Order: sequence, then C-alpha cells, then structure tokens
Amino acid sequence: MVTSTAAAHKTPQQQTRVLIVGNYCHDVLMQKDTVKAESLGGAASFISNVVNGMSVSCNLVSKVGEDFKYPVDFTPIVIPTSKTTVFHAYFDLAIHGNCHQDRVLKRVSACDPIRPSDLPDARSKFGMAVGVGGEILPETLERMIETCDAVFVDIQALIRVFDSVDGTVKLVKLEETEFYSLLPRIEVLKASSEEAVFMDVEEVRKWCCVVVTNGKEGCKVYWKDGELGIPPFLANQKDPTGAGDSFLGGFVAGLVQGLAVPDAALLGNLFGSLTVEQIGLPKFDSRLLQRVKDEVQRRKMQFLHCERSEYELEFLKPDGHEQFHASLGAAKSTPPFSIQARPWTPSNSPKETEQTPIPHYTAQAKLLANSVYEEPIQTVEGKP
Ligand SMILES: Nc1ncnc2c1ncn2[C@@H]1O[C@H](COP(=O)(O)OP(=O)(O)O)[C@@H](O)[C@H]1O
Ligand SMILES: O=P([O-])([O-])O[C@@H]1[C@@H](O)[C@H](O)[C@@H](O)[C@H](O)[C@@H]1O
Repeated sequence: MVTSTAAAHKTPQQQTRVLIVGNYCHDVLMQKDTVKAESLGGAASFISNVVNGMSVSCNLVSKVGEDFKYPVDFTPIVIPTSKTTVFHAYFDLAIHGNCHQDRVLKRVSACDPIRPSDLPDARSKFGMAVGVGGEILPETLERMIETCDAVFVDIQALIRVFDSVDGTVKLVKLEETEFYSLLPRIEVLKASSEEAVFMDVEEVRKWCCVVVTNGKEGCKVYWKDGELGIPPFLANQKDPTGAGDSFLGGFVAGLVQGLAVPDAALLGNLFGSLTVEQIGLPKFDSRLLQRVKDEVQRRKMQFLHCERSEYELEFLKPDGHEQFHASLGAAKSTPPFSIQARPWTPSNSPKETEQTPIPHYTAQAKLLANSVYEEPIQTVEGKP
C-alpha cells in the first residue's frame, strides 16, 4: 500500500505522474468472418487517450514491430525482428445477459515482452501495468512496484494465455500465475466481471483494492473493510472494445487529481460509457472534456479543507457523490456532445444521417460498418 514514506525519493514535480506500460496493438473487429473495422488498440492506447484528454501528464512504454501503422502520441520501441501485436475480435457470440461474453479474442501475432530494462529509471507516481498480449513479465511488474508510488494492474495483463494453434485468448486462475505473490505490493487490481471469476475476490481484497467493472451496470469497488457499487452512465453501445481500459484511464486520472475512490470510479464509468459509443479508439469532443475537467475541479474545491495525504486512497463515499454523478451525466448528455439524445427530425432522417459523419469518430479507426453489432442503433441503452 502507498504511504507517504513510499514517495520519499522525489518531489512530485520531479515525478512523471502516470507511467503506462503495455503494448500498442492492431485491432481487427470481425463479424461473421468479415472485417467490420480496423483500429489502433491495446489498453495502453485507450488509457493514454483518456489520461491525455484529462490533461494529466503521462509517459508510456510500449513495443511494436516495423509494421506498426498508426500515428500515436508516445513513440513506441520498434523491434525490427518482431511484428506488432494483432488481435482479432469476433462478435458472433450473442450477449448473454450479465455473462458479458460479447466477443472472442484471438491474438494473431505478439510483439516482444516489455522487460525491466525497458522501463525508465525515474520514479513515477502511478504505474499502470496494462498488457494485453502477455507482454508484462513478473519481473517487469516487480520493477514497476519498485519505481512507482502506486501500481494499478489490469488483471488481463496477468491471467491471459493464448492457444498455441489459433491464438484464442483463454483465462487462467490468478492464484496459478507467477504474479500472485506480488498482489500485496500493488494498490489496485481491475477486472471485468468475466475476468473476476478467475480470482478469489474475498482473498485478494485483503491485500489490495479490487475494482470489478460490469458493463452497463457500472462497477463495484472492494477494499479490506468495505465495498461500494458505483452507478453507470447511459450509453448507446456500438463497440465494447476498450471500455475497461478507458474506465481505468478515467479512474486513475481522477485519483491523480485527488478525487476519492468512489468519485474517481465515477469518472472511470463515464469514460467507459463514452468509449462503447464509438468504434475503435474513441475521440472525445474537446468541449465535453472541458466540461468534465471543470466538474472535477469543482469537486476538488469542495474538499480543499480535508486533511488527507496525497498518497492515501480515500474509500468512503464523500458527501455530494450523487450530485457529482448527475453533473458528469449532464456534461455527457448536453448537446452537441450526445449522439443518443438527438431527436428524429426530417433533417436527420436515417438516409441523411448515414451521410453525416458523427463528430466523435476517430481518424485512427477505419470503419467498415456503422456498428460492430448488426442491430439497429438504439436511442437509450444501459439505463441504470
Ligand atoms: N453499455 C454500457 N453502458 C454504459 N456504460 C458502459 C457500458 N459498457 C461498459 N460501460 C462502462 O465501462 C466500464 C467497463 O466496461 P466493461 O464492459 O465492464 O469492461 P471490459 O471492456 O473490460 O469488458 C463499465 O464499468 C461501465 O462503467
Ligand atoms: O476491451 P478491453 O478489455 O477493455 O481491452 C481490449 C483488450 O482486451 C484487447 O486485447 C485489445 O486488443 C483491445 O484493443 C483492448 O485493449
């Protein structure tokens, strides 16, 4: 756990605020063996997109091959002898209620692992171990623990294994991995509800905070002495890819700026909900981001009087949490940011809408269809 002494080596000004570690990848979204969209992927890309969007300084360590084809904010390490990690996501499986098995992932190529020597020597305040294709090694996580004041881990970096024939992603029990003994030294472990069944939450929460995300239901935070459900935001889901990553980006961006855990988790839910509304890596409207930043500032001002160490997580729900949820929800749904709230009028009839680019779409995703799901786009989904 982070204590004020753990941060003793450098002043906050000398530290990188957030160090993101995980490979960029190429994502190919498939349906019925047809390519529906291609996009920049990898948890690192979704997380840096959110953290940058929230104007939090960060650094990123990632490896790619010479075939890497997207422009990115942080130059990756190019490995001439290796190919960029590629995932094919198959959306042929139906969504089964809360089971949340909405895709089958195949890793069709894998770039080199990230080794301790690839990490910067300088200390960071928050380290994020967010591999997708098995690139985080136990010794890499250990090095992050040594050089970061607090380490946040996505369980997908720890429990994924890959079929030796076709690369299908399978999950193994956390306790069977070499990472298990490191859990008491990390701050937060994030898992989706699908992944959470591969750990004993009751055991792990004794060592670190556990956050379980649950799609349109929002998320739940577990710590040693308590647990709390955090409500979601309405979303018109088109592609679930990256929701968990963006959640983690928003959560950490909130914590870095001094929010209590429940409020930071709301920020995570907000960015998760914004991400599912777009295909591939989302592009956030700058006016929406400004409103969200303003709400975060306002929230911080309410707690200026609280005596709290910069390095302690505050788990209890602060007064005004529901109001903060409402304010973020209002920021999200205020036109022109919302694409779900647009009423049908003759001027945006389906035919014309098809020809009108929706402003959120990213230049880094090549779209071959309107939605990953071949369902009509619904106006209200994910109602809490
Ligand atoms: N359909 C949705 N409606 C609203 N919010 C969503 C939706 N899907 C995901 N989210 C938000 O994104 C977060 C992460 O999504 P989830 O699907 O649980 O993760 P993963 O992408 O890892 O499977 C959720 O906790 C929620 O806040
Ligand atoms: O959807 P999500 O679980 O948050 O995260 C996704 C990973 O599971 C996937 O391996 C990767 O290819 C995507 O780009 C994205 O990072």
